[in-house]
Amino acid sequence: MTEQESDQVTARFFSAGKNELDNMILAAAATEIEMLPFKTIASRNKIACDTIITGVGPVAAAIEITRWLCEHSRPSLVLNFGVAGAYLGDALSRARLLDICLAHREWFGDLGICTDRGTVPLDTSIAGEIVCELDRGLRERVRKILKLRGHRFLEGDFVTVSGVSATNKRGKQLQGRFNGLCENMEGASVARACETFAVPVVEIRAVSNYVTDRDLSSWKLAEACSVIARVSAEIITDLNSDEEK
Ligand SMILES: O=C(O)c1cccc(C(=O)CC[C@H]2O[C@@H](n3cnc4c(=O)[nH]cnc43)[C@H](O)[C@@H]2O)c1
Repeated sequence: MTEQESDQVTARFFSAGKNELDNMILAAAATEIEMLPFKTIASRNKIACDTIITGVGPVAAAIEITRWLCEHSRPSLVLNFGVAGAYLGDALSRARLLDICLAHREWFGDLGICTDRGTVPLDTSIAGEIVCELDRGLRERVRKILKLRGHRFLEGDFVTVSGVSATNKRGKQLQGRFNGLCENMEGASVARACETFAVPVVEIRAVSNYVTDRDLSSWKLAEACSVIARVSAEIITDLNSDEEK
């Protein structure tokens, strides 16, 4: 990037949020396998939205969503969708395979000091806040859409990790510490970047696996990608038609 291009990106970063609304929804997913089924439905149904594949993990997601927001007109909102691992919390309230989950907050779950008993947070004066609030008003709109469409879904806090938790012990630690519903690897970064640009964000995921001792044979990755693609397309359709009214 030339110095001039870099200055343009910086200028864009600081001006975003003032007068660059183009009312297009940005649909974000971490991987091609999550985005592809969504794009198929979106093109078949002529659903207007922008899309971004952020890449896997909090660093890739933070960089790519920030890059996108610097280089494009400001979206009306970001729908961050994908798959997730469900924590085995209380048997009655836990999410099950292919369940839809709607995020209240996102936690940077493994940012801190790693001990045998789990990760302990650094002082906020050193590391900043590890929790990101997601937009309440937007969540309420999505909740209504899911109900009107007849979907069963769960709501709660999501946890973002750099490494997939592959033991029951680790899952229990994270679930207990954050009262987490499920974990993923990008949500908190997308939420933090959107907060910086004053863009509302909502996050929904379908459960592809349980967070327990690793057993890839029990994962339902492709099915979860299909479920969340279909539901995300419905949400964007309804949000777009709300905007037209
Ligand atoms: O471990 C493997 O071999 C493997 C094969 C296919 C996919 C994966 C993933 O870990 C997908 C990570 C991707 O999906 C989200 N995700 C889904 N389940 C979890 C989880 O239990 N813990 C953390 N992230 C999960 C995540 O957002 C990634 O983008 C692995």
